[in-house]
Amino acid sequence: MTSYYAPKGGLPPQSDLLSGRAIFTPAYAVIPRGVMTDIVTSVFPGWTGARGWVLARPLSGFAETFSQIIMELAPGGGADAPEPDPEAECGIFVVEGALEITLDGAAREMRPGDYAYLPPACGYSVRNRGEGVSRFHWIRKSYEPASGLGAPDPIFTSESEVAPTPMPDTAGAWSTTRFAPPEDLRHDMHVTIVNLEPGGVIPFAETHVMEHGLYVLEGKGVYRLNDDWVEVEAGDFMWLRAFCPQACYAGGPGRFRYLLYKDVNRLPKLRAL
Ligand SMILES: NC(=O)N[C@H](N)C(=O)O
Repeated sequence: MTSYYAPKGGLPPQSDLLSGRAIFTPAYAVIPRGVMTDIVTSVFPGWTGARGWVLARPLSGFAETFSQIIMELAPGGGADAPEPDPEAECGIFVVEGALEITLDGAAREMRPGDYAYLPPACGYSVRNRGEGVSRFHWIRKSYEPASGLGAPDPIFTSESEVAPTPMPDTAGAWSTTRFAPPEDLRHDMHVTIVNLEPGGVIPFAETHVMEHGLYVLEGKGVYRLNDDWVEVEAGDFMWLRAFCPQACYAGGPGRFRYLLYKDVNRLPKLRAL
């Protein structure tokens, strides 16, 4: 069974300066795993037996695209109508326990490593039917329709079902697990897993208009974020604003892997909303 770090909550020990690694700048934020405690959870209307760590949300009203939340469901917890926004699409990636997603009357049991894409207004529900706690990433974006194209179909898949795409000239040391077909232009967001084998690097400072949410699923790495090199490990979250230069290298004995959100495939708006 795949295993990822997921926050467990609790209160911070008085003896430990766990928040020392937290960073917030105009270009990026780092939320280390140690600060995802009981103090910073939210409880959302319409959910039962549930709480969430909000890791990212649009800040300035129009310049940012997405929200990312780690949801935690007690046994029996969930929501019959999780999404209040009729324009919101979402990606759900399970990191711990079991999660049942019901869509069009069909219930699917999801396990760690499983991913679902749910288009706007599709009317899905979520429930933890397991005996232990369930934890999953809930990544939401306001869907931007493209002329002549409908909204994407739902996707239910798993990282074990998708062969990673290697980057050229890396001998597979850097690869990407793609949950949605890149050629399907109905999609305006991609959720992928970036895989770096020990010694793998992103050797140049990628700088682009797309935003990112990065949640480290496994391992350790050193990430270049704008002007800084930051050590990160499993359970840490990074929020990168548009244009934030970024590079990294795997820094531990094992693989360094992260869940990546990216907005894609749409012409930029020429006026502020
Ligand atoms: N930071 C990243 O992993 N970025 C990706 N290579 C990407 O933007 O596709």
